[in-house]
Amino acid sequence: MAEQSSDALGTVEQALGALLEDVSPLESETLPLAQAGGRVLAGDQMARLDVPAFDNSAMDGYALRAADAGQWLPVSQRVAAGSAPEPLEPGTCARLFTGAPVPSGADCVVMQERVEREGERARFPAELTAGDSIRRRGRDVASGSVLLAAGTWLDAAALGHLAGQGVVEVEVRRRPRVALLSTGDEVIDPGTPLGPGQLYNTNRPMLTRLLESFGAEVGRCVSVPDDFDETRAILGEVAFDADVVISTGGVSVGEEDHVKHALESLGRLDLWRLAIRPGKPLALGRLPARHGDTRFIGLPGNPVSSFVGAWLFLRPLMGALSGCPTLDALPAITATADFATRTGPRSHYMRAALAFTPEGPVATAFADQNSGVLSSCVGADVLVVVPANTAVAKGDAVTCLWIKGG
Ligand SMILES: Nc1nc2c(c(=O)[nH]1)N[C@H]1C(S)=C(S)[C@@H](COP(=O)(O)OP(=O)(O)OC[C@H]3O[C@@H](n4cnc5c(N)ncnc54)[C@H](O)[C@@H]3O)O[C@H]1N2
Ligand code: MOO
Repeated sequence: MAEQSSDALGTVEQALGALLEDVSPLESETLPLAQAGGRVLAGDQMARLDVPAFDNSAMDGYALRAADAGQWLPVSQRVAAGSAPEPLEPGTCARLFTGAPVPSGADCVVMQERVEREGERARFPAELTAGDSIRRRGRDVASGSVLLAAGTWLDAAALGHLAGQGVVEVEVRRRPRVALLSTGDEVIDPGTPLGPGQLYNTNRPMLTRLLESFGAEVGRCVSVPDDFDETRAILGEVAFDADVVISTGGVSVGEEDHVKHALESLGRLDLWRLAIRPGKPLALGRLPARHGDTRFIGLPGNPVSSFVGAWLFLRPLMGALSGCPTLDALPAITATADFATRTGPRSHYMRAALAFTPEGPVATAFADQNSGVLSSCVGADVLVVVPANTAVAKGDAVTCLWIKGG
């Protein structure tokens, strides 16, 4: 792990190094396929069937030999999807439908719109090629091949692919169990009218949704008062059977910010404060738990800082715990900036909309980039990464990290 000096601000790379050090994927469990969406495959899934399992027609039409192009041919059989055809008699054609098995002896299919039909005979176009409109056995999947590799996120298409093999149950990683703490006496739950100086807890539903979209299960949500002893007691208690403890707020330098000190007194602080905006006072460490250490991430309380921190740090951590490499790094896109800005000593992760224009992607940063302005995250497509001490002019190329889908 890279060292951080006592007063220097850490980098995103240092934070990821500290966070992901020694992480191994959680154990696996078996689930019915219908419940496996959004889970991560624990091992390679081998194909046991060819898909398709037989040569079949891509069209409603007729099967014949390409050598009989341009002929009138008698219709010698009718093959519906789900039936077994007879071998095709020479000099004849078979009426068949999309998905129906192609009779042996036929080497092409012609869609019915190109065929002239008269009673029990049909005439075919003069130009036909063997293989036309036939979906060959094993074209999609060859039995014995790796259908889906270990670590595959089971999205809609992957579930369909598994079902195509007749899979009923699948071995997936257990979801990372997260305890989510909200610090701050002023932060209350929706459902009660606001008192003076109070505000509603926006971080909790936002982070719960993001964590779920990263494959985690938010087991416990606890509100933590601004009190050192209570903060320490709650941290110790929730860490016991969580894979990850996440808190928001209370990590800055005020005397009401108890999280960092509670972490230090109970476990270990690995890194505190990053040279990023938003999200500077991030704290990373470990807490003692039932099975060794639990990872701790203290996100800053400002909602935008929590939101950005979740994409930069919680996502790769959930990926590492569930053995899913596609969650490691956010997809990067180069776009043209539709704005100008200048950074100081911290790199800036600006929330922006991305438009795909004929001239290429264009990033429009939301007007108010303050870390308390959550409207700058609503509908954001990307985080534009502006490195420290950099000027961006309108029209410059900028690197954008894709954050849709939370
Ligand atoms: N003297 C200094 N003050 C601050 C510094 C600094 O370096 N020196 N850093 C600033 C930065 S940058 C940030 S970011 C914040 C983060 O502070 P904390 O993580 O300690 O967060 P809090 O003070 O508890 O809260 C900040 C802000 O966010 C609101 N909040 C907190 N939790 C929630 C929640 N669950 N839902 C909605 N809003 C929440 C809270 O009410 C505050 O307004 O510190 C700066 N200060
Ligand atoms: O680092 Mo703070 O998150 O900018 O407001």
